[in-house]
Amino acid sequence: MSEEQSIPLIDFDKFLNGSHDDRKDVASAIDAAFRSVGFIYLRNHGIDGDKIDHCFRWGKRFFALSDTEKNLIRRPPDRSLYRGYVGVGCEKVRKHICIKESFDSGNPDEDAQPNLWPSEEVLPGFRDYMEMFFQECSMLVHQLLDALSTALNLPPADSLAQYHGASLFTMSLLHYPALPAEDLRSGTHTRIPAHSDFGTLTLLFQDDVGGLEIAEPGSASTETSAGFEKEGRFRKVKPMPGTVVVNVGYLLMRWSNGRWRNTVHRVVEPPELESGGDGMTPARYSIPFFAAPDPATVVEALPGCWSEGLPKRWKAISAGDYIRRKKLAVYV
Ligand SMILES: O=C(O)CCC(=O)C(=O)O
Ligand SMILES: [Fe+2]
Repeated sequence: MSEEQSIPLIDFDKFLNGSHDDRKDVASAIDAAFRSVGFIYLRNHGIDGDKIDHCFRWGKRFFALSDTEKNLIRRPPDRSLYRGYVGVGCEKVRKHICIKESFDSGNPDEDAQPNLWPSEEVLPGFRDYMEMFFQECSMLVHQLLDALSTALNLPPADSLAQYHGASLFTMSLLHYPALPAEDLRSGTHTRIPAHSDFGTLTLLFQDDVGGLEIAEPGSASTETSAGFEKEGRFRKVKPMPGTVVVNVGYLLMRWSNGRWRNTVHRVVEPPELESGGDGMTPARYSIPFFAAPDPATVVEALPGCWSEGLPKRWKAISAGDYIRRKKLAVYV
């Protein structure tokens, strides 16, 4: 089996359009993949490929704006809002500054956390497109949560989607600028160091540059992000056209009492350049969509994930408090 194939490829069509039994089969396949790898490639996910390509084009146009324009909608330095533009060097993971810039937006229907948009004169149509794409991603998250609820045989009243009203969802346009390959190789610069995501599910659309990797379980003596970075083995998550990568975040791992893996991942030098090139690592664009439960949600082992013989491993935790704490920690 090649490295890439070891990340399961799931066809979602049978969940979206199939019979009751088909839906059960897909739900079990996702359950098994999240238990073993924590990452999947999802195809026939219902989001049109042209729309995804178009969203990447918007990302390129946004990041091509001048710093002055982008800084007009800078994320507030007082940490009052997790929206807007974040420049290169504004985020860190374990003291490593990430060489990336981002534009974050959230639920367009949420008044408490208003989005920050470039003006229509500067980027006409951008806001409408981002709002539309946000809704499509939210819908896919809900369908995936339905699949996971099916896998756990949760009664409809307990289904996971109901805790995901999207107020803590974040869609990020990401741009990793081109830089000398040596800077990445020597470790003086990093795109994103080993980490795991905070929320429940992440949808990850990536361009064809590559560089995303996941840690292999059992390959480090300490199975933390820092431990894997130091001595772990990583597998490439090669871009696969027509698919979106989906992975499990910390809160879903905890909600499932450790059943689903919150796999550590990172973005490094893309494989094509390991043996030379012009010495520059090309720019990379990606669009992660981070889902998290509504702030008031109490995350505690779900029915079916614990029993007398399999006790609850963690205390109940408030989703809002946890996400706030983690977000504060990545600001420089
Ligand atoms: O850009 C990528 O491919 C990964 C991004 C990521 O892991 C993150 O933002 O949490
Ligand atoms: Fe991540």
